[in-house]
Order: sequence, then C-alpha cells, then structure tokens
Amino acid sequence: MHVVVNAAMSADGKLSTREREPIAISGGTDFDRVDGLRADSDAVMVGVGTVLADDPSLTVDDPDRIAARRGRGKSPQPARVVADSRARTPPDARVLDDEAETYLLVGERTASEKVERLDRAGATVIATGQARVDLPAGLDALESRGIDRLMVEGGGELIFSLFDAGLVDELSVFVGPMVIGGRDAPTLADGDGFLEEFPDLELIGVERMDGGVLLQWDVA
Ligand SMILES: NC(=O)C1=CN([C@@H]2O[C@H](COP(=O)(O)OP(=O)(O)OC[C@H]3O[C@@H](n4cnc5c(N)ncnc54)[C@H](OP(=O)(O)O)[C@@H]3O)[C@@H](O)[C@H]2O)C=CC1
Ligand SMILES: Nc1nc(O)c(N)c(N[C@@H]2O[C@H](COP(=O)(O)O)[C@@H](O)[C@H]2O)n1
Repeated sequence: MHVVVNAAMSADGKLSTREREPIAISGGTDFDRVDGLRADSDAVMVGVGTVLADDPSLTVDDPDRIAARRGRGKSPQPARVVADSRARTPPDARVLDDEAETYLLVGERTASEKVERLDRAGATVIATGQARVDLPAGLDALESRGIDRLMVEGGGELIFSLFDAGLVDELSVFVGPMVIGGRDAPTLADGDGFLEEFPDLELIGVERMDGGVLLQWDVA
C-alpha cells in the first residue's frame, strides 16, 4: 500500500485553533489540488478527532474527476476510513452517509452494541488492536479489500502514529499565510513526539500557492 499524508498548516505549524474549530488554511487552488488527490486515491483516512471536530465528508467534489474514476472502473468516490478505537463516530456523521463506502477501524475491546450501531449506520467495521487501533494491521486489512493507495488527511494524532509505525510514503503540506498560535492547538504531528530516529524526509517539490507554499516530501 502507498500512503500519502496531506494537510494544511499555518506558518507556525498549527492544523487548527486551540478550540479545534474547522478552519480554512488552504485557498481555492490548494483545495482543488486536495480534491484531485482524493480522486487519485482508493480511500481517504482521518482520525476520529477530525470527525468529531470537523464532521468532514471526505468526498471528491469535481464531477469530471468523479466521471474519470468511473472511466477507470473505480467507484465514483474513494472509500473513507476512520481510526476510531472506541467507536465514537456519531451514527449521523457525514462520513457515514451514502456517498461512499466507509471503513471504521475500531479496537478489539469495543462494546458490541457500539459496533452494531455503526454497522447499522452503514459502516464496515474492522476490529484490530487493543487500547488503540493497530495501524499496521488495520492498513493490511484495508489492502486485502483492494485499497492500494491511501490518502491521510489528519489530524495530528493519527499522522504522528502513522510516522511512528513507519507507514508513511509521502508527505504534502500546504503552509498557509496565517499565524494561529496556541500551545494546545493541534500540529502536523502530535502524539508523544520522537526523541530519536526522527523520520527522514527527501524534499521533492516546492510550489508557491494561494499566498503560501506547497511542500512535498518522500519519506526516506
Ligand atoms: N488543517 C488540516 O489539514 C487538518 C486539520 N485538522 C484538525 O485537526 C484536529 C483534529 O486532530 P486530532 O485531535 O489530532 O485528531 P485525529 O484526527 O488525529 O484523531 C485522533 C484520534 O484518533 C484515534 N485513533 C485511533 N487509533 C489511533 C492510533 N493508532 N493513533 C492515533 N490516534 C488513533 C484516537 O482516538 P481513540 O483513542 O478514541 O481511538 C485519537 O484521539 C481538528 O481541529 C481538525 O480541524 C484535521 C485534519 C486536517
Ligand atoms: N487541505 C486542507 N486544507 C485546509 O485548510 C483544511 N482545513 C483541511 N481540512 C481537512 O479537510 C477536511 C474537510 O473535508 P470536507 O471538505 O468536509 O470533505 C477536514 O476534516 C480536514 O481533514 N484540509
């Protein structure tokens, strides 16, 4: 599986405010690029923190891109994936609407009634890991269902865990022309942070965009 992480951060490295309100850091050009990245992916993944904060749809907007997917023999929309150890995704969340297939990666200790509720809401539930979703096993399970190219949109907790598990192949970050600040505001990679063996990145692209800059790296 090829894993691409994409996010937008402020000039000071924040994904959102300390109140975790959804905030547009990207401009129109970058949002269109993100739509294209989604269209080129078999699935788009977020952590449950992003679902609870943003209630995202994670779908492709551009009808031409949707038609092109159909032309390639793909589903009109990429699947959606939520890492959600305790099955906290609300049954009326937009990621559970009928626009696309949705996989919920939950922990093996999750109460069966919570799993059944999300199953009834239309999700395909995959249980792996104990206190937290086992990401390597979860991504293997997705690959066995035909997901070869996975785009991850955040947030910072999930992105850190994916780097920590050595699962990221590419990183794209739009750095927007704003300062958000706040020691408790989410950053690109939160979690416990690395003390050593920091992931090495090889810069493969720099582009001015929307008053900011798009940076692209391969993970060494
Ligand atoms: N600017 C941008 O590009 C983006 C901004 N955001 C912003 O980021 C914020 C949300 O980020 P954040 O709070 O970090 O949430 P995340 O979306 O990263 O979700 C984190 C949650 O995922 C669950 N999870 C399940 N398995 C794992 C695992 N193995 N490792 C890590 N997490 C796991 C955990 O909850 P549990 O233990 O219950 O499973 C964890 O609390 C919001 O403010 C949102 O607006 C989000 C995406 C993109
Ligand atoms: N690329 C990018 N730029 C920003 O400025 C953002 N705020 C985000 N947020 C991500 O996009 C999700 C919303 O997606 P929908 O439009 O609802 O499909 C949001 O949840 C973040 O993952 N991304």
